[in-house]
Amino acid sequence: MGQRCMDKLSSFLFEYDTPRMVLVRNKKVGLTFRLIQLIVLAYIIGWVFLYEKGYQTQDSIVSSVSVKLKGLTMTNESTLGPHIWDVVDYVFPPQGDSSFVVMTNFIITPGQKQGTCPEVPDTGLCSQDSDCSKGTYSRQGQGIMTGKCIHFNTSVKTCEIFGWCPAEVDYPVPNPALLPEVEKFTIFIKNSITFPKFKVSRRNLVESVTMQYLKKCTYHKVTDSLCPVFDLGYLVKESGQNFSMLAVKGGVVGITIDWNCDLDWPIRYCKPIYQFHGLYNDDSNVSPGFNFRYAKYYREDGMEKRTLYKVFGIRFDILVNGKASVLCDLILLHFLQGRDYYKQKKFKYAEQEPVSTSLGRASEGACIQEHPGTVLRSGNPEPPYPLQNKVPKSLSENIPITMECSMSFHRM
Ligand SMILES: Nc1ncnc2c1ncn2[C@@H]1O[C@H](COP(=O)(O)OP(=O)(O)OP(=O)(O)O)[C@@H](O)[C@H]1O
Repeated sequence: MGQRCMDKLSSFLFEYDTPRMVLVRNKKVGLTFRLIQLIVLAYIIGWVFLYEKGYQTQDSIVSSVSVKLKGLTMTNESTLGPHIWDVVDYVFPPQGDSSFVVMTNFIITPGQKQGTCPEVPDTGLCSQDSDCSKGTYSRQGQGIMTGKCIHFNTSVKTCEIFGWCPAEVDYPVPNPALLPEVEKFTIFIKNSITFPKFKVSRRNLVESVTMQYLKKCTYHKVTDSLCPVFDLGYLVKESGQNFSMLAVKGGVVGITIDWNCDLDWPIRYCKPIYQFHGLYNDDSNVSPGFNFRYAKYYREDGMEKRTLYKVFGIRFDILVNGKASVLCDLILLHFLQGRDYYKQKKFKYAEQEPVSTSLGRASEGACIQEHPGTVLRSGNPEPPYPLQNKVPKSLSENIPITMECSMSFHRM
């Protein structure tokens, strides 16, 4: 028992184990191993290096967008009579944000004033006063119920309300849309971007967009892909939607501006790419299209009145995406004029303590990292940079870099 303990203790204290490599000569195993290596290599070179440009440093975008519309149209419907619509009338909000609505259709309720009137049948049908609970309002109602059930017309009775009267009747929706000419309107998009890390700013009015060109051009994805003036009908078509259907109940179009700039090339090659996306599902019967209400207020006979509009329109959402990349250390450290200065700034020298072991002695000198993954071994006949005692003061600063040491051992 005592002897066994001693044996265990001596093997624990005096034995050293080291892994042994077994070389297997087998076609299947060998080829599979090489194939896996090849796949990993292809992934690194193809995806990480060439596609993702992993050797480059990247920055994301800061952007601002403004729009301006132009176009005129005329309507001649029963409520308004002959009426001209310009940009101030049909764009919401008028200041030209990156999300805006262009009116294509509307339902108008003129001359509303505060008072009592019958609710519309859609929401307020009743047969007796007890059906209308006084002082409450129904979820879709347009006013507070007075508790009376009155005639909406000769055949239908609805609850009386106190609200903006007469109540709005928002059916049927005019079809075809009342402002079909909107298709010919033009949108001017101004977009400024900055890559803060690289201090690079750019506008979508690139070098080829001169004042003369801007006054005449219209965007076309092949012939005029940099013109920032877009035909509204063209945008809708390119988004895969039908304008006349969209115009009736409204819809949404997404405009994306992509800036993917490789700043290794001159800045003029950094150009926007426009794309259009239909975000309207015309198959759906549940809340189809896009609409909202707004009112124009006025005073008549000392009384406040309003004209209520239910507006159907195309909502445009402009989204700007982008990233910029530049070759990082490769250029900085090897090609720029001030490369020696940058090298001095980037690397920190550490003096190697002489180390003695029973196996050998580490050669003297510093462990220097030239670049992640590239290690200059100590004993390099020509160190690329001066050693510690010659290092300028700036290099003695504590620069946070990772050190990777590789020592060569000489047998004593
Ligand atoms: N929606 C648009 N469609 C076509 N051209 C446009 C549109 N918006 C602006 N432009 C034209 O682009 C140019 C630059 O517009 P910008 O708004 O900078 O100038 P502006 O003189 O204030 O324009 P304007 O007074 O004509 O609205 C002008 O010639 C302008 O007429």
